[in-house]
Amino acid sequence: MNILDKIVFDKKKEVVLRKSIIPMSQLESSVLFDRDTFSLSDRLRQSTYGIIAEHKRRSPSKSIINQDLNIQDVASGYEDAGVCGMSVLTDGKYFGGSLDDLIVARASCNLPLLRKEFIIDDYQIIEAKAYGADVILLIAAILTRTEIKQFSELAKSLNLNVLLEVHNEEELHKSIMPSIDMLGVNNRDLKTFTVSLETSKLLSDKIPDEFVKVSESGISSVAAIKELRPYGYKGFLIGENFMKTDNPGQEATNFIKQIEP
Ligand SMILES: O=C(O)c1ccccc1NCC(=O)[C@H](O)[C@H](O)COP(=O)(O)O
Repeated sequence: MNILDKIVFDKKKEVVLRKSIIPMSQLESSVLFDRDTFSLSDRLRQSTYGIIAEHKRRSPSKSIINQDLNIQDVASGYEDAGVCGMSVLTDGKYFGGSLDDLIVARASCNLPLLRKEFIIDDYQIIEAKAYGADVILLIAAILTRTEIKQFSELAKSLNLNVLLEVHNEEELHKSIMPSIDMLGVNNRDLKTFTVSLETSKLLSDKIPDEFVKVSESGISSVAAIKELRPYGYKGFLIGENFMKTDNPGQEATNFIKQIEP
C-alpha cells in the first residue's frame, strides 16, 4: 500500500469515529457555521504576489519540520507578511495537525483559511465550515469524478471556495467542472514524494482560463515563483520553506519583499 492509500484508509476510520462523537447537526448549529467567508480565489486574482502560506508541523516525506511554534503567532505573522491565504493541515496522524489548529488560526487572523485535509466524506466539509475554514482542498488522486462533483457542490452551497489538486493530465481531465474555483498542481507526487516544478509547467496550458491556477509544494525560492509566473500561475502554496524557520511570518515577509510586482 502506498502512503496515500494508507492515509485514506486511516482517514475513513477516523471519520466514522468523528461522526459518532459530534453529529453533523451539532456542527451545523455552531457559531462559526453561520458566517461570511473570505474568498481566496478573489484575493489571488487581485494579488501581485499570490502566496498561500502553510502551517505544517511534520509530513510523511520530511518527518519533523517544526513542532515548537505557536499557531497563533504563525497565523498573525503570515497575515502581517501580506500573504493571500493560510493553509492549515488538520490531519493528526501524518502531519501533527488538528481541527483545534484551524479554530485557533481563525481566531488569530482574517486571512482566507484553507482546510488542508484528505476529504473523503461530506462530514469533513461541514466540519471545515464549523471550525473556521473558507476553502476546502479536494485531491483528485483519491476521489472519483462523482465525488468531486458532490463535495465541490456541497462546499459551494456553504460559500466555501474549492481548491482541486491534481498531479497529472488524467486527474485534471477527470476534475474540470464549474463548482471548482482554483486548480492546484501539486509538484509533489504524493505516492513517491518526488518533487518537480516541471509538473506545474507541463500541466499549465491544459488548465482552462476560468480557474485560478495554483502551484503547490517544493517552492523554496523566489526564483521558483519567477519561473512559474509566465505559465499563468497566480497562487503559490508554500509550507516547509517557511515552517522550517523559527519565525515563519518573518520568513514570509522577507520572501514577499524579494518578489518583484
Ligand atoms: O508533504 C508531504 O510529504 C505530503 C505527503 C503526502 C501527502 C501530502 C503531503 N503534503 C501536503 C502538501 O500538499 C504540502 O504540504 C503543501 O503543498 C506544501 O508543500 P511544501 O511547500 O513542499 O511543504
